[in-house]
Amino acid sequence: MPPKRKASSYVRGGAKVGRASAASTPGPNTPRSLASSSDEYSSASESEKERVVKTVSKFSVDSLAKPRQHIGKDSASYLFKNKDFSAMLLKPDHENRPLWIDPFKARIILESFSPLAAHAQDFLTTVAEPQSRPKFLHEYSLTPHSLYAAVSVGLDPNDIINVLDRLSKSPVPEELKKWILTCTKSYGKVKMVLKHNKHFVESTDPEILQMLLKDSVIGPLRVQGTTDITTTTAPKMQGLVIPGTKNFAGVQQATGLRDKVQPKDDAAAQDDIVATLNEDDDEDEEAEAVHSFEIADDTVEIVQKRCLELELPILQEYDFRNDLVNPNLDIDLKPAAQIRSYQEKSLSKMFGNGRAKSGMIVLPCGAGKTLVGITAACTIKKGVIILCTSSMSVRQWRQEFLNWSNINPNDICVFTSDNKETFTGNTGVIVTSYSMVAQKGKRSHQSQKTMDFITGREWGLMILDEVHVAPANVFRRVTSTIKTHAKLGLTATLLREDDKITDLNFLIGPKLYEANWMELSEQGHIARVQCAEVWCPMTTEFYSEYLNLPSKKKALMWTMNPRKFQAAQYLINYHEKQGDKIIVFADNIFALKAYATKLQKAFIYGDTNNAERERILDNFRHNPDINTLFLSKIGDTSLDLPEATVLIQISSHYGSRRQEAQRLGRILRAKRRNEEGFNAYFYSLVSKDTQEMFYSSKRQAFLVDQGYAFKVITKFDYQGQNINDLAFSTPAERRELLQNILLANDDELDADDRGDDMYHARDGRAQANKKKKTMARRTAGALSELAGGQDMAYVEQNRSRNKDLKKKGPSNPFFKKMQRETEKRRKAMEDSE
Ligand SMILES: Nc1ncnc2c1ncn2[C@@H]1O[C@H](COP(=O)(O)OP(=O)(O)OP(=O)(O)O)[C@@H](O)[C@H]1O
Repeated sequence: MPPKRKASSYVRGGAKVGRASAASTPGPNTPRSLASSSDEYSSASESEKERVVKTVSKFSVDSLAKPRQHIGKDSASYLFKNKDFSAMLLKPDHENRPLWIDPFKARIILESFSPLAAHAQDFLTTVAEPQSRPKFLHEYSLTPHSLYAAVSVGLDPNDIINVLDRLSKSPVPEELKKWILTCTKSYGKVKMVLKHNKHFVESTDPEILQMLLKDSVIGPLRVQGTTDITTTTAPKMQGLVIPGTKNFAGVQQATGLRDKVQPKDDAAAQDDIVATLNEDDDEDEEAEAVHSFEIADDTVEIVQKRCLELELPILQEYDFRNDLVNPNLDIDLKPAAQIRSYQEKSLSKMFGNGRAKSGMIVLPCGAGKTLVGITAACTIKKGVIILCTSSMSVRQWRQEFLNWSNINPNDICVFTSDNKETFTGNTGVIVTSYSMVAQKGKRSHQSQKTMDFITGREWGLMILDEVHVAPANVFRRVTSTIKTHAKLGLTATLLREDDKITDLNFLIGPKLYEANWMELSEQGHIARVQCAEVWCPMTTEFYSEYLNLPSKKKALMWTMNPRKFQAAQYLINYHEKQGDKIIVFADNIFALKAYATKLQKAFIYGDTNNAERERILDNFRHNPDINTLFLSKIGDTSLDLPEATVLIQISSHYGSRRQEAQRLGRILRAKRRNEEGFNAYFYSLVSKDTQEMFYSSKRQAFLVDQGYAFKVITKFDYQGQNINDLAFSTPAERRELLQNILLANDDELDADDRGDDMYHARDGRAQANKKKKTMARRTAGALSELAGGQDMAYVEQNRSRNKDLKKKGPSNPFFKKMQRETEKRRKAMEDSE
């Protein structure tokens, strides 16, 4: 049991009801027989269907404009603004269909309690952006990006519309259909394939290739003396076996729908809908003709850019089985390695047609992205380069390759500031960091030699770990200097506080797969976590100084607040007694050292040398006397410490949602996660009435969208603990602490910028300052809930920062144009109202 608290707490985010207002709730009638109901709809007379379509088209232009007073005012009304959905025509069997579609915003709400939810979720994660996925209602958005990603994994736009229509409670509005078709018209039509070490522009539509050849920029780039257009058959998916999978004969269809187990109840009844979802199976078996022409290696980027201007974004594919020029790497997964279903599914999107598609795979922290990368390497079996964010994770990646695969240790080397190795065989794996590769200016002799080695050869696969971190110019430098056939970006949090994330779609490739955090937690792949925000009042002397200090020292005041210190000390003592292993995060080095030294605990920050880091981590893992570890932000990502079960955050990087999620990730991999009733704990300590509270609610937005509930503990109850036994319990001690802080010189007050985590932009603060109105609304809840005794109630929510960022729009001109078209469509609809 975690410490008991008095009944003064709130919940932010949560499990009961999503941020989308509950349009329907699970009731005893759900589900009704689907066979009869879906038949009912499909056997409706033509005139009936026409009437439905007519009414829906009318609905989409006319009836939505009704003023709000028609709806009546309840707590959810404000969400609908002036739109009245009460005239929405529902299909006769709507109760058994899981989707609500908002035709204006292309927003989709999934009833996740529906027996069809698993199928629908697979489909939706392929075609739409997940926005918020708490327990019962999930919200997705169809966007030009998501449709681009869907088409790139092989989905046909008409199939997208058909499946949406099947799953939707009301017929899909004609306007939305048109928009999907317009958006996808040009996606996935042209591919860049590196075959037999030559670059080909490829398409199944010969007219598109003719058009490109006539283009004044691309035409002259065709390699002279080669055939204008060569026609071959598309590669078949049969025969490709992804290692680590059970009887994984070939690759599943891109929708990923067919591998779902039928729900026990109503299985027969759902056949109809599920059959429709899978009905294009047979078509896939037929070999399609593909047409291509060759271009020179050094013109690849020009062609890519020009195609984008022509609104034909190019997809990159690597036909690795026909790459006879690059030597094969002797690598396979060890027999004991079994990849999990969601890992397999993500890889099936990458290798969907027997080639390797470039793109990004998004899995929660601790869900095993490393093994996904290793399995991709074992599938392609060519030279691999891996880029990580820190030298610590470089070492971890190498170790994981050795743990999971049978690679010869001589074939895998690392390139860091301490180690500049190259492999001696004709191919291998090299693990390095973004900063090593992207470094500008003069290098040491050895470093230059290794860089020449890297840039002087062709790599089969480039794995970009924590792909969200590096700014676009770093990626550009990396991807332009290193020649690679396929790129795989891995991340848990495809978000940034600036809007640069959209650039990755073109620098790496589209998002191929995104898993659901809560689902993986329910399946025991990642730990169940109880999250709490603990409010610590400021002592009078600290608060009066806080009000008068410049902002740099203000942050130190809220971090060093003696009441926060005591709360941290109490939680550490409590959880150590429970046998937990605790990580305490502090961005601020002054605070990190002060806390750790006072409490006599180990700490690691940027200046801790590698040998000492390893020694401390090793002790934390294996020594029963070392149960608490203080970490600066260098531990935010990649650190694999499955022993850790509790996380306490005492200082953080302003409003960064990404950091909050990455930190939570450190305890999601808890070894004990499958123990009966096991919970990991994430405490974020916040000084009351300071700016830190504002940042804290911003930070949680991403996790709230993933379905996590944050209990807000407004009054801390030091159960069974004499407060006088805690640090800084006397006014004299507190005054001394205050003096030390005031005397600290400015250099000591910075966050850990000397760490080797490469992303230091203070964008979180900048963004947070701009948007002041996104504070969370809070409602009282019960304290005992943190113990898991009661269900957590969704009584409070946070406006998502994801949405705020979306409003800023994409930076890529192609998507900008798509966005403009979307806006035009919306405006036209509004005008016609
Ligand atoms: N298929 C699997 N079978 C058994 N263990 C696995 C499997 N996949 C991953 N793991 C284990 O899960 C843990 C987390 O994996 P990993 O470090 O790759 O996570 P991650 O997704 O990269 O997390 P982060 O984003 O936090 O870096 C590791 O201990 C790894 O060995």
